Amino acid sequence: MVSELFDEERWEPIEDVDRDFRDITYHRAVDSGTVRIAFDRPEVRNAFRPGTVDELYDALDHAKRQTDVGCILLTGNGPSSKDGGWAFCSGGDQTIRGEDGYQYEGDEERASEQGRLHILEVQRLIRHIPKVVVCVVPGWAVGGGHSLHVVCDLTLASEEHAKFLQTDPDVASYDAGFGSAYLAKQIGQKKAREVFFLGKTYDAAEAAEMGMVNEVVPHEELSETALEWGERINAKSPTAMRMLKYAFNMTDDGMVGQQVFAGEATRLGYMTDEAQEGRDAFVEGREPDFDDYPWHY
Ligand SMILES: CC(C)(COP(=O)(O)OP(=O)(O)OC[C@H]1O[C@@H](n2cnc3c(N)ncnc32)[C@H](O)[C@@H]1OP(=O)(O)O)[C@@H](O)C(=O)NCCC(=O)NCCSC(=O)CCC(=O)c1ccccc1C(=O)O
Repeated sequence: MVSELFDEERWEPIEDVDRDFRDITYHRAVDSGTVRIAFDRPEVRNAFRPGTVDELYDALDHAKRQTDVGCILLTGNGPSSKDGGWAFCSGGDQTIRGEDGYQYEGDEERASEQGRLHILEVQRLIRHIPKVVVCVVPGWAVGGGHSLHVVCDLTLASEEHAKFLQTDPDVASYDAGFGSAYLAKQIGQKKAREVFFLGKTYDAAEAAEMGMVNEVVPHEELSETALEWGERINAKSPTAMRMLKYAFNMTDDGMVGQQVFAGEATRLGYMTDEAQEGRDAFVEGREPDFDDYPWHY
């Protein structure tokens, strides 16, 4: 069983990925352009180790390149067979944290590598991926797991089991990027400081009230609702959705935000006859003739 909330008939495993997954599962909806990527370490509340982060990055990167996929659901499998507890993700696995980051334990070939903090690379991929990423929270979202939910485009939470908690300063960690500063953009400075400085636990209703969760649904309806969101998203114009995501990002992302948005504007420009005339003229060794193309106003 993938997860108690996983309906085998609605999903198929993705076959054309060039690797095996140990710490995540990766599926595609049978009837829509939605993929589901799930942490699969429920016994440790879906804490991530370096290998988990590599797998997550690779699955997201694969999803990014699927031109018929518009929505990515990021979630956690469960419940834990040990105690029945549910989690989206409890952040970095503290048992393998070394002096310079998280260590590749249990992987002889990589054990000598430096410690990693590359969950931040995953955050940036989620931020820039030209699709809508929905965080589906069936239980705890804690530490680096909380930061992941913050950086996703939308968050859907289980009414009964979702819990939101920032423990970063308890374990002397600090996500000083999206996890904190971007959170403040979502819920306001006072609340974001409360999340980190007081370390309270919030249930799904409180998190929705604060503005960091979009919708709360009964636990049993979580997967079905997530699939419905995927269908709504996939019914929309891919170009419009991509440009909107980058427009929302741009005001907070500085020159990188401008670069990402501008790159997509360039792609749209390349698609015009006018741009193709510029290319053709160079390739054919002649002066370009732009007379047919107006100076739009
Ligand atoms: C998540 C809890 C609140 C859940 O509590 P509870 O339901 O009572 O369950 P427990 O009995 O505590 O846990 C069950 C079981 O899971 C193990 N476990 C839970 N979380 C972790 C974890 N993070 N690492 C390792 N193991 C974990 C727990 O030990 C139990 O095991 P047993 O063998 O059954 O006893 C609670 O568990 C909790 O508070 N967990 C710790 C949360 C935490 O502090 N996470 C780390 C925060 S720091 C971080 O995530 C850094 C991430 C990062 O890489 C980063 C780097 C640089 C900049 C930014 C970041 C970033 O934050 O993203």
